[in-house]
Amino acid sequence: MAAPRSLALWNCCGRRWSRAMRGCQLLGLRSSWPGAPLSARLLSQEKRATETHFGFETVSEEEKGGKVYQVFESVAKKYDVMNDMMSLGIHRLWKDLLIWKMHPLPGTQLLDVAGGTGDIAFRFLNYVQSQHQRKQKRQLRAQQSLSWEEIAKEYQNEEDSLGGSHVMVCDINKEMLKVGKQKALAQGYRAGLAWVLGDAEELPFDDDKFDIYTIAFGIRNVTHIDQALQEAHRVLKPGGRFLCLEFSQVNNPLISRLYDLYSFQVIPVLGEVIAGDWKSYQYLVESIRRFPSQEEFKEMIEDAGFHKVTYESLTSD
Ligand SMILES: COc1cc(O)cc(C/C=C(\C)CC/C=C(\C)CC/C=C(\C)CC/C=C(\C)CC/C=C(\C)CC/C=C(\C)CC/C=C(\C)CC/C=C(\C)CC/C=C(\C)CCC=C(C)C)c1O
Ligand SMILES: C[S@@+](CC[C@H](N)C(=O)[O-])C[C@H]1O[C@@H](n2cnc3c(N)ncnc32)[C@H](O)[C@@H]1O
Repeated sequence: MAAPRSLALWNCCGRRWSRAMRGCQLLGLRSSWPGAPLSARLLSQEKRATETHFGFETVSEEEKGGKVYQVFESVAKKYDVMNDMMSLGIHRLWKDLLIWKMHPLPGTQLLDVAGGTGDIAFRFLNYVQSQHQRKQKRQLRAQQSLSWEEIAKEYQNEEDSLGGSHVMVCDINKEMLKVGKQKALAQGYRAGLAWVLGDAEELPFDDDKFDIYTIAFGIRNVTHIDQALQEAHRVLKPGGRFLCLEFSQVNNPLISRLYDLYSFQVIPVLGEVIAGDWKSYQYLVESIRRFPSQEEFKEMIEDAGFHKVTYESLTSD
């Protein structure tokens, strides 16, 4: 079994010139055993190129997307409650931390990929709104001669209350987006928010469009992670930032043992009891173990053309 996993946050910047390097990475092909007959070599190369994993299961690349789709279609309605139960609410703090690290400036255009039920988007909107209100208050205090009507007008326009910031939630799963949109409606999020059905590997956006790209607990589910990273680089403006929240490696042996116990003995049981879905939660813990280590993933991000790549382990070293 692969090493147990912890939680980490990767943070980096994109630069236009590095796109050329990204193309070279795509050409890299691992050669097969040199002594094998040509047909066997071709066959093994073909197999390597089309096989991947879905948790601990080996599946074809064509199959994987469909299987991942079924998982999130099945868990969508119980997704939020499951996260609170499994993490005892801690996932909320991890997501808050992502926004604090992002520290968006007024006017930020954010793309949240694999955005699911909107947790990152809603936090972003809360953050930019409170930043904008603080700024407005400071300005109003500086112009104390304004009338009450003038002050009220300053707060009236919903779009203005975000200082021009905007978030686009993009996810491949209709059911996850449906739950997200219902939540947005119920919680009163309207301005500065849009929902788009799309694949991280083939984003439906022009080049150089966004200031920040986030992906929280999403990249682990993507079939070609390198392709998704290249897409992130393509849609970011030069100097734009990529932030990723994902489970990664635990190095402390004691914590790693507890982590394994909790993952394999508790999470699928919770999945069955709360969501009536053992298999999807078995996939969750298996996919976590399949995900590259912090250093390996950092290299993959660099290969996609990003620079100044850093990461932080949030639960243990
Ligand atoms: C289908 O795919 C998915 C479905 C989803 O619903 C979500 C996702 C994506 C994931 C998220 C959005 C994040 C939220 C989900 C999780 C945190 C679940 C994943 C959990 C693990 C990989 C296990 C590791 C746990 C942590 C990193 C810490 C967070 C969890 C807790 C603090 C809860 C721990 C609970 C207790 C200590 C009390 C309950 C204890 C028992 C019932 C007895 C069993 C206890 C143990 C065997 C020891 C527990 C000790 C630990 C868990 C050690 C914690 C380790 C560290 C803090 C490093 C998705 O893709
Ligand atoms: C664990 S959820 C994360 C949702 C949200 N970011 C959060 O933090 O709660 C993973 C999401 O990734 C989405 N996903 C999986 N593969 C994807 C892909 N290729 N492109 C876009 N979204 C994808 C799933 O539909 C699901 O909504």
